Amino acid sequence: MNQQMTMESFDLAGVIVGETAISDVDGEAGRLSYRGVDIVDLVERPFAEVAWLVLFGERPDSAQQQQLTRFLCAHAELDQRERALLAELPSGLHPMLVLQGLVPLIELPTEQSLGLGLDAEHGLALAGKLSGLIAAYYRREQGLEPAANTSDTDFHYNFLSLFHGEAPDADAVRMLDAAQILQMEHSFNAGTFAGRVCASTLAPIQSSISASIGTLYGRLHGGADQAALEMAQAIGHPEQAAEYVHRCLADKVKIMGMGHREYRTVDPRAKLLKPMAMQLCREPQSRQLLETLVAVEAACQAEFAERGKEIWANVEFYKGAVFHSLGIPSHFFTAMFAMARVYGYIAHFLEFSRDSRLIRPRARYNPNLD
Ligand SMILES: CC(=O)SCCNC(=O)CCNC(=O)[C@H](O)C(C)(C)COP(=O)(O)OP(=O)(O)OC[C@H]1O[C@@H](n2cnc3c(N)ncnc32)[C@H](O)[C@@H]1OP(=O)(O)O
Ligand SMILES: O=C([O-])CC(=O)C(=O)O
Repeated sequence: MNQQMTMESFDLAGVIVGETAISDVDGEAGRLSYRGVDIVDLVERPFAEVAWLVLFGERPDSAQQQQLTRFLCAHAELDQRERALLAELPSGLHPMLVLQGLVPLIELPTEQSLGLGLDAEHGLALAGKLSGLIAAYYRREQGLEPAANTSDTDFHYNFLSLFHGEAPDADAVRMLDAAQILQMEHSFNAGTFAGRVCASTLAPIQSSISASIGTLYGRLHGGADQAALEMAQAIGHPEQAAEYVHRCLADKVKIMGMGHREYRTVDPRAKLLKPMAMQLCREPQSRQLLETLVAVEAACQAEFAERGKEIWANVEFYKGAVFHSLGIPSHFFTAMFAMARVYGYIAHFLEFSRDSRLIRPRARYNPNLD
């Protein structure tokens, strides 16, 4: 019996299941780097530069950045067939189910146009398309037709105008760039690992991204962003936070957006997102929401300290306050996460496909579980 089997680590906590050069999560130090560069040094860089770095492991020149942005914007626009697919969907479907379901149905280019390889270009065509699908699905909820592209030089400017149907201000675009950079990649998280398992069967990149998106949806993973903000809305006021947290912990209910499998200190992304939220949440309703989150974090840490333990906010905790102030409704938060994380998914597909073997672990048969 090998060492991993004797550990009985059925959740794979701490088990090394592969290698990657794409990112490094240093859970003890609370440090995250993409391709060796600390996210602190990437968060204010142009979005296309960071996406390229994550994908290909090198900094692009300005022509490459422009090419990538033009490609993403071009693929954001929905053709007639894609609009018809969206129109056929039952109303009320969660945006994450829409994305997971539609990604395999998108018709992809048959030839490369950027010279990046067909898999990479298929992935990037889907990355662009996710932005168009999210915006068009949001508008469909309001009985509106999809809006037309407004830019081929700024991907998030184009996205926000597709989403809201009006030109965004420069601050909103800058904040969205930063939030999406922070969510772009995170090593062997559950969604990425699911995509790697899928890729290991030699399924195409569309299947792999769809599997990742399905895995990201859950509340213990990406879906915690929606759940954390809705928790703050349900609590209503900072003064009610301590009582809420106390009750949850007594009932063994998890506080959404708190805790992490890898980080033993504050998640470096939460550290950057909190001041962004502070800066953005100025009007009274979003300020109160943010102050409620701050009070939940403090109450949760105080309760854990009483038990001699520590807990920290993760990326999901303050991100919702940022998105809320950008006018994104909470049920679209996880879809926005997928729109950022897709670059990580593509990078892992490309890295893994270079030298892949079928991922197939083993279960011990136990008839007494029934
Ligand atoms: C993008 C991302 O995926 S970031 C993560 C997003 N998910 C969330 O925010 C959901 C809330 N958090 C959690 O459920 C957990 O912290 C996880 C799933 C993220 C990590 O979980 P694990 O590594 O499995 O830690 P585990 O659940 O074993 O927690 C260890 C202890 O801390 C407690 N704990 C951990 N997180 C929380 C929380 N958010 N609220 C209350 N208690 C918590 C557990 O109950 C457990 O207590 P115990 O030792 O008394 O049983
Ligand atoms: O790495 C994880 O387990 C979850 C996470 O923070 C992410 O996917 O960004």
